[in-house]
Amino acid sequence: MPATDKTGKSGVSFTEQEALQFHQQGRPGKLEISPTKPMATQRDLSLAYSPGVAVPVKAIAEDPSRAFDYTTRGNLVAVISNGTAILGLGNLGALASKPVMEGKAVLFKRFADVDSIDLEVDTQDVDAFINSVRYLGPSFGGINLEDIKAPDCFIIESRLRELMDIPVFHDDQHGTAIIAAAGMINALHLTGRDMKTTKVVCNGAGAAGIACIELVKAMGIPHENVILCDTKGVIYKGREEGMNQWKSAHAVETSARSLYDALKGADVFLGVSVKGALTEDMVRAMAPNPIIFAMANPDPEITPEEVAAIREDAIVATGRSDYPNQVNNVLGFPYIFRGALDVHATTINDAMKVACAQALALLAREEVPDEVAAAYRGNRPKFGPDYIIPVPFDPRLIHTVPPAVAQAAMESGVARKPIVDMATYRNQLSARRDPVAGTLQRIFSKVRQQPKRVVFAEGEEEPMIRAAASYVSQGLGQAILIGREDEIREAAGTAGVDLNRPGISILNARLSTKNQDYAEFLYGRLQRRGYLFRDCQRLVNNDRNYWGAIMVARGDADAMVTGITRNYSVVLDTVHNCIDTKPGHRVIGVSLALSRGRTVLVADTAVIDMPTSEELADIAEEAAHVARRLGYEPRVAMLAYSTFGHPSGERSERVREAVKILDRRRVDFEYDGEMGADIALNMDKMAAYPFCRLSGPANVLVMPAFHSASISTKMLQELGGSTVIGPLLVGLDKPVQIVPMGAKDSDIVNMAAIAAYNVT
Ligand SMILES: NC(=O)C1=CN([C@@H]2O[C@H](COP(=O)(O)OP(=O)(O)OC[C@H]3O[C@@H](n4cnc5c(N)ncnc54)[C@H](OP(=O)(O)O)[C@@H]3O)[C@@H](O)[C@H]2O)C=CC1
Ligand SMILES: CC(=O)C(=O)O
Ligand SMILES: [Mg+2]
Repeated sequence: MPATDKTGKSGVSFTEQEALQFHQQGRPGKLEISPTKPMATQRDLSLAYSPGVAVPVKAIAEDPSRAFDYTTRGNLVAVISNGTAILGLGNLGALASKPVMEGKAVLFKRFADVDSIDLEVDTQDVDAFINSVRYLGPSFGGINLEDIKAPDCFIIESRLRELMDIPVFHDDQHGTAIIAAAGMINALHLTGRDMKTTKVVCNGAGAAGIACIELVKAMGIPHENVILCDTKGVIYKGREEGMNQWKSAHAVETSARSLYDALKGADVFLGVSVKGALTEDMVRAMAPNPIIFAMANPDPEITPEEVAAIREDAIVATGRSDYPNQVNNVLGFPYIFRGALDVHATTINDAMKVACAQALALLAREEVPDEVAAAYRGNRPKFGPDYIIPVPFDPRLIHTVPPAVAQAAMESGVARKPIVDMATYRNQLSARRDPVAGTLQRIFSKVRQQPKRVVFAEGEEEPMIRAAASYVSQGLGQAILIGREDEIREAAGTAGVDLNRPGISILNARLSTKNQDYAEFLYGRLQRRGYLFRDCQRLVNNDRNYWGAIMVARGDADAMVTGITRNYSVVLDTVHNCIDTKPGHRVIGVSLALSRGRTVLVADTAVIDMPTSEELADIAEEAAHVARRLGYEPRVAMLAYSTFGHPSGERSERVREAVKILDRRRVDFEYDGEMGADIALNMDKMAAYPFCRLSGPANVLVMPAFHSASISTKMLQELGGSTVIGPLLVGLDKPVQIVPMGAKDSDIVNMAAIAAYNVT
């Protein structure tokens, strides 16, 4: 099933119900606040609150710059709106803007590790708004104004910039202008145009429109070559209706009065207005190889499909993530603030904006890594008409854009804390990336290239139904829900999932014509293990995990995901009754623990209770293989309570022996041990053992026994705040993944994709 159509639109889709559920499920909304210091003991309380807190209070009173050391200020940005121009939806008020502002706040965190909180200010009075924000400076390192209508936004931003000594940045103005400028630099380059002769028409003379044309003029496009339009048409010299000082500054002498007139022979269309504002006739009227940036959200002025139907020579960009060339301020604001915060900038000035636009434009011309291919619907993008701007999931953005912004801040004299060592800064930035997304993106991308049929065995359960729908809508393949059709449809109705879409099927084992065949298959495997034929018939008819596993074993499906209603070990026994171990492999569980920029694989977290030395060596090989499948070069630590012989003991002896076995097997990956987890993960501690053969901190931890593996990963998750994915079941001849009981639909989709990808 193709995941993209000819315009490159991804197969990702969702219903309104799904969008509401996404926001509602679990804790309503998209973010929460969690403490960074322990709050467990009386001492913690004394330090965090009274009396200990008085010490940093006095230090900050003496030297305000210490607030960056002792409080969240240095990494905290407020996203502030009054909801007067929510995306392209109009003035829907402060409260309705909250989902967008929460969204911006989480994007700050996700892409640039900037902590952020949304503040919705319920006033449309400019002075009242300014007064609400101006006194908040001590709380934040920066203010990101969002979705405030023009011309109020111009007054608000410029007053707050005067009143506050931290960066105040209206994202819809400058964020949009920066990204549009970056895309335009590249689109002009690709079409061989010169700034001096390029004719631009901008539709929308609000926050985004005015800022976009100011920046393109600053880049070298002559004033008279730019025509600005609004709801009244062309803004020409002498027009009086619907004008303000910001529009007047861009009025030109022209006989054009409508957008259509203005676009005759134009090279570039910048749309920051509303859905559908650009018609097919207008596109036809543009110059050869036109550049069309239809940036209105959530729906563009014209869709890429509509343009493609009229002419093939256009470069088209939209503000959306489901088309190629996403010109959206998400590419800018997280990284601009990252750079600004890291140098304690007093403001975000033009030099920093231009540096950001140039860094983005240049990055798009470089070869892209796997993660970008993953985010780009599986096709590796190459600089050209369908790839003029990096994608938001590009992992290089975090170490490319903030250094450029920080450097510009230092050179233009607004950095209060210059960066001394840029190379180290870049490395620190890379470590801020969220590794979960990268790993999953890669897996999702590979699956999208070869979509798979996945059995969602517990088909009557709501999370499974939601996961199946999401699996299909993400272009990962077909989903087969096992269960009674009436029950599934009723549960789907309650869950708000539309099952009448291609790619989802329902299969009731009792009604299937394969019933007899599957029972015979199972009987063939279990007859010498105490099972009668009728036992097998009953299992096939009644146990959906048997049915699903046999489907996979028999090639009627490619993979299976299950587990939300049964214990792991019970399901594993079922699966193993139907599917063999892959020749040359061993069935084990590998968990991925992801924490603070680091991914570590832990094994065996699911199967072998107390492994022998031989089995530990097998586990190491299996886990190293999985690490490679997931894109990591394995460095395996064989863990124990002792390190290289001290303290000695029988249990560590088993691990030492496993290392010798790996020596004898001449495996092709780095390994060493036995060692403690602290030595394995901390290079400073590892330095005490200069003979250790690991070239860096371990990324595969082989635990001495199942109990230590299981206990440590669960503790990491509950106490350490790590994300733990898995255990991934590896070593089976056919891929099956078992989720923990009670898993959420998003976890199930991840495991379904991992099953489809087949890590063995
Ligand atoms: N892709 C991206 O990153 C971004 C996209 N945008 C999108 O840009 C659009 C505008 O946002 P913003 O500038 O903040 O909003 P504003 O409210 O500040 O400005 C809207 C402007 O659009 C004009 N307009 C509305 N309808 C039409 C129409 N049919 N034809 C011509 N002009 C029209 C208005 O004209 P008038 O002055 O006559 O009322 C006004 O000038 C939104 O759709 C928003 O989603 C915004 C920021 C970032
Ligand atoms: C992307 C954005 O900020 C907007 O559409 O308003
Ligand atoms: Mg906006």
